[in-house]
Amino acid sequence: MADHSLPQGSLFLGFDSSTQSLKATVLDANFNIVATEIVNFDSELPHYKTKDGVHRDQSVNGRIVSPTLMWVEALDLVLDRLKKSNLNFGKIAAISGSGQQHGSVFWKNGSDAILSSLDPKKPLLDQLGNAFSIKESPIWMDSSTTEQCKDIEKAVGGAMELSKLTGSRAHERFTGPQIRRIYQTQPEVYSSTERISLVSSFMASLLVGSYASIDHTDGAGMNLMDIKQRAWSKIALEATAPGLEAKLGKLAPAHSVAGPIASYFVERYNFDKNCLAVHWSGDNPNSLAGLTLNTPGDLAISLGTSDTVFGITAEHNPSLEGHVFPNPVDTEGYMVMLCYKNGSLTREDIRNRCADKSWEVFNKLLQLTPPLNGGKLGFYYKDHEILPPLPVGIHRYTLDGFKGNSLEGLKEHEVSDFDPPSEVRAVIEGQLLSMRAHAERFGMPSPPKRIIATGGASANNSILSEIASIFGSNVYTVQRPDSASLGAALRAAHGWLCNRKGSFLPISSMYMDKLENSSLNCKLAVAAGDKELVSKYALLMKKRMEFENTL
Ligand SMILES: O=C(CO)[C@@H](O)[C@H](O)CF
Repeated sequence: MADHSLPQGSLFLGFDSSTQSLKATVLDANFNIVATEIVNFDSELPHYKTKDGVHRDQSVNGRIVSPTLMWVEALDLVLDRLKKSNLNFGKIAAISGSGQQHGSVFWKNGSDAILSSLDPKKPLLDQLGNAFSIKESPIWMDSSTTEQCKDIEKAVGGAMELSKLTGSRAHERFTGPQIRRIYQTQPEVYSSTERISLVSSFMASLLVGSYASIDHTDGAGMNLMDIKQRAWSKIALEATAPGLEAKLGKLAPAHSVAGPIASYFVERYNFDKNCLAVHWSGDNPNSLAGLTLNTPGDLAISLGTSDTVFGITAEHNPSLEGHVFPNPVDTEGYMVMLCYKNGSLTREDIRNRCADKSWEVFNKLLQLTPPLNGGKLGFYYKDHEILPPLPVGIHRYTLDGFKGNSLEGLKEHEVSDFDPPSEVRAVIEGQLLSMRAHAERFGMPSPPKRIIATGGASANNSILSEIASIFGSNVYTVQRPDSASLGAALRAAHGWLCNRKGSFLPISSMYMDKLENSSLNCKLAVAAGDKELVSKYALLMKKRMEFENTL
């Protein structure tokens, strides 16, 4: 039997560079968490003046960006904190990471020379201040590229053709439309850029001291990669901007090694010079790895700054909704995903407005209001929504006398507000009903065999109970809500093993015998809701979709 074991005593470091923070998780060879760190951008790097990790550019409709150097400084800070925690960097056999998907970094001409000659006596921040042709990176919350989406879809033969080719129709947040917008509106930036990275490959580039490849999985979030060939699509590249392939560099499988860690980190933090940097990938793909999602009937729900629903599948079935990415830990399979922009920030707004800015009060109100909310349905779009693609706005409807038995003969009204307790329930039920409806329409398992919840709000048992009632499935959680950095550490170990073996190794063969007693173990949090209630929610879901189609 091939040796799938990891050297005892070795450590694996995973990062998650997300919208609001940079997190780190260190796993030992038995996949137990031995160290974690976090830098919250707003509170710990206040000089960048971000709110929720971003800058909303009021001068351009829908433009949302993040300071690139903030991510650099956060990496300095997290590594310094891990050093102060006496983490033995010399034991770290491999590193990998997770980056918010679709975000882009524009490296100025000549920056590869800066990257390859970093001075270990200085922080990264002091040396990269002049490395980027734009100081603020477009990120996944941006919705300013509708025209560019139309251009790219038109050039390839339409939305469905683009979905067949790349795994998704064009989306405003996807990197291809973002690059096209910069090419069109800031041509001098585009011409002075020698490399365009995703957030994932950007952070990997820092670790290897040269431009790291974009991986096949995160690369599928760009509307630029042929998902079957796992290669750049010439027609999509040409529809985006001239000479783009040279600026993107080569793609690579997510499990492959980007390179040995750069000497900068060996000398500054005493990493072992043989420590391997495994390609980074997107945050949701890393969560899929961290949740050890390997059964097609399972569904993950991630409740974070974005809310996502994702699972695995053997085939790529093109659709106009949702996204298909190559599975980062299975070279044959795919990941399917739905994404919502109005996640935790929208829930926080309603907590602040209706529940005294307190989650305790929020949960109380959720518990005190009846399932089905007396037929009250709300759509809460603090930001331009991705699914469905709808502008900022709030819409509320009542179904008079709805008890869940029938929709016949009910009077429905659009109203201007709900009482605070009903508003709290409406924002939770509304998002979950939408997830169930779009997941079923996207061909995801219905009902799911298991739901594994992750992300900040997965620590809220009141919300988990609503998931169980609306989907009719048992809801599981993992030890910690930040499954993306956990998944990145797991992928670091996986990449290390594949590298030693010299070929791909199914990730499950690495952890199957250790799962039970490791930090990867999923535990039942809430049992499935009662079947009658699940079918009543199906009626309310049907009505919600009818209203959604009128917005
Ligand atoms: O746009 C998304 C996925 O398509 C979001 O989940 C981002 O990855 C969040 F960082």
